[in-house]
Amino acid sequence: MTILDEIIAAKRKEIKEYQGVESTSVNGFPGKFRLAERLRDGRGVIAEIKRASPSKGNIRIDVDVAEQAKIYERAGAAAISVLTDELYFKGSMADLEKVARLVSVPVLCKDFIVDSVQIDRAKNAGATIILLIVAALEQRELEKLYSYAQAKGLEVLVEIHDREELDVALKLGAELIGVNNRNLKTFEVSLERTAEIAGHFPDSGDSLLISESGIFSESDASYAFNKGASGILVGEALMRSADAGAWIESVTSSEVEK
Ligand SMILES: O=P(O)(O)OC[C@@H](O)[C@@H](O)c1c[nH]c2ccccc12
Repeated sequence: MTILDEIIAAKRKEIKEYQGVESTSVNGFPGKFRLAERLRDGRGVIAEIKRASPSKGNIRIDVDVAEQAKIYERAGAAAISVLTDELYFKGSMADLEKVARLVSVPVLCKDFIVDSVQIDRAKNAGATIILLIVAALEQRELEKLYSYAQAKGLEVLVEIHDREELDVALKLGAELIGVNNRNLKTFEVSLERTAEIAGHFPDSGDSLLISESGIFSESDASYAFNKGASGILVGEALMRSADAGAWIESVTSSEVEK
């Protein structure tokens, strides 16, 4: 059993206790709250709040979530991602709610979604984007959850890891496609995942590529952008940085020759 299988099994158990959460209203978000729009100019950073992870253990377990979110927003993050899984990532819906109340940029609910009740909870807490992981879902479930989120006015980041999964994401019509440089089954990280997917990514402009995980240095960020990513999703590097704001500003600055 891989770690992904283990997390998904735990999640399916956990959500049984959620049943009965109220379904939310349908209302879209204005332009400034749409990540796809914010990424059209390229070089966006989706800055993540990540207290811990199964591959790294505790990263910054007692982070001041509100303070961190403010730093990200002030530095011009395209969106803020909040890990809400409690068991493996030590996050919470309360973290997300805190962030969503405070900032006026899109907020991504970073969790392992296997049921529409989680989408309702994410939206109730103030998320404007949810994550769906292709490797964690059957095709039919994926389609169902994707349409459900869209019907609720949420954006969906569809996470893939290889070319087969890229095809699945494209067939769904996903506007935001994230290639995870970390294999969730083996934890192996390679930025070449981004290069490979970018090499097969349609350049119609309908879909945007986001490079996720394992981006630590400014040269990692440049590598991903130069290969064709419109955005990068960065967690650990920002959580550990003494100046996360400067990190974001420097990788998004268009003046720097990259
Ligand atoms: O901390 P990193 O290596 O910068 O990675 C951030 C983000 O990509 C990672 O947290 C992530 C990507 N996809 C996920 C799915 C579930 C949980 C976590 C993730």
